[in-house]
Amino acid sequence: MPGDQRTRYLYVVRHAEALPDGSGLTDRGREQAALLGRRLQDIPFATVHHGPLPRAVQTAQLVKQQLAVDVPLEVSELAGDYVPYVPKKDELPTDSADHLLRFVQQSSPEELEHGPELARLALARFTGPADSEQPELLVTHNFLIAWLVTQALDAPPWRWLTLAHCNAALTVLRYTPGRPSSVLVYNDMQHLPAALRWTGFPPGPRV
Ligand SMILES: O=C(O)[C@@H](CO)OP(=O)(O)O
Repeated sequence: MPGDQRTRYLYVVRHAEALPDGSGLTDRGREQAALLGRRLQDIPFATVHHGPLPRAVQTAQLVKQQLAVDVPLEVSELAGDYVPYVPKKDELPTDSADHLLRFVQQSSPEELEHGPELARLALARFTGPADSEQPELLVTHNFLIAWLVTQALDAPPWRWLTLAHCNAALTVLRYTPGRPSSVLVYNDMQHLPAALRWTGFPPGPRV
């Protein structure tokens, strides 16, 4: 029954800094993950969900080690790295359509076919009001964070292409019954010292 629904707080983080070969985290990444875990240590998470790639697995393990209580880790393809939505040219702004489509087409045909279905299932699993108010943590990748944030704001779906996130940065989304969903915290790095901030982010101002 809708009356039984509670507010869901979804904590979403991008994995910490990764080695270029994809085999895991750098030393700096391990430090980022531990500091992130320390920031989150008193949040009573029900579960730490994470993607299957080593950078997400290791980040989730290091975060879990810092939590005050034992929280189960749950690996899920839905928390993995995929293209969440493939826009058509006519829904994009004319002055940036070619640029955005070139970016999307860097992914393989298989990724472009399967990603949107995973994204649909991820929205069903991780978003919207829930049975319990116990928060959940999702350790994931840049694209899925962009998708969850733009969907929480009811932005046009192609807008996921315009957001980027830092390694080990925190975003918190709120889904309250009978209210629009909300972005409470976004790409926040206050748990990291200056030398560990902004990794994984495109070139530009660091503020
Ligand atoms: O490749 C990337 O830019 C993103 C896409 O989601 O992945 P990751 O967060 O793993 O770096």
